[in-house]
Amino acid sequence: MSGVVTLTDVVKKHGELVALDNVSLAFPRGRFVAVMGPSGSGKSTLLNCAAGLDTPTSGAVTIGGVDVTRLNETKRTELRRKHIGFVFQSYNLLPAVSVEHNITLPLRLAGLRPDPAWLRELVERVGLGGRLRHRPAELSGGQQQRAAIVRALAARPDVVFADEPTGALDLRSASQVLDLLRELVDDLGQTVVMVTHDPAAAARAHDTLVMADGRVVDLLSAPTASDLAQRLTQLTAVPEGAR
Ligand SMILES: Nc1ncnc2c1ncn2[C@@H]1O[C@H](COP(=O)(O)OP(=O)(O)OP(=O)(O)O)[C@@H](O)[C@H]1O
Repeated sequence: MSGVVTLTDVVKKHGELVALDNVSLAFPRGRFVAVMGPSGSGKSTLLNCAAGLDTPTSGAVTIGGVDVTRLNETKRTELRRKHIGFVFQSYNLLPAVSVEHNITLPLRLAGLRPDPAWLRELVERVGLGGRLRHRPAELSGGQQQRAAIVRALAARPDVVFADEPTGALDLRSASQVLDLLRELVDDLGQTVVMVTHDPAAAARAHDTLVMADGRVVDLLSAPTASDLAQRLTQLTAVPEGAR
């Protein structure tokens, strides 16, 4: 299966509970893919396994062609630092240091040299040129999330995983963040995988993968927010006999 990240027959169990039930898929390079599904359907588990943060019970996960399930923890951390960017709902910026320091920290941890032209392009694109010397608390939530996106992209990762990146934002800031993620894919060829509960957010991606009970039940290309809302309602509807 080709793709920047691939999962083959991935099973993740917590005791008896099957969180991922034999999932095989590929996240293609240069696409923006949303992951949706009811609560408990396995979205975060999928993201964590795909990003090499969690180890599947069985099956293989490759990132940039390397099977991460065969690496020890040190090698996996190294691979994550160089090849994967993360964006979280809560931004996760270090409060005591400047935005600039935050943005370049993962690069330094990975032993990589910052590329000033690339960082300048990213910072200008997200409109934070005048804010680099500020501490995160001096920025709005939307600006903090945009700084977190620059941080995720600083090392030119193979893929960025975003877990509810707009969950803490007001509508306008959320919309700016989604526009930004889409532009990074369309203009700069980045690959983004985003978990979201919001059909309007997922509709800004190219494709949406829908999960239920630990399985991928749909892969929808360019769905509308209303298509997605309807699909999720079907999945969360209580069957008549169970009422
Ligand atoms: N560490 C764990 N120990 C036990 N069960 C777990 C653990 N992590 C996840 N699970 C279970 O695995 C299933 C999938 O969880 P997961 O967090 O991936 O779902 P999700 O779709 O991301 O849910 P939500 O939308 O509520 O965040 C759930 O039933 C959850 O309770």
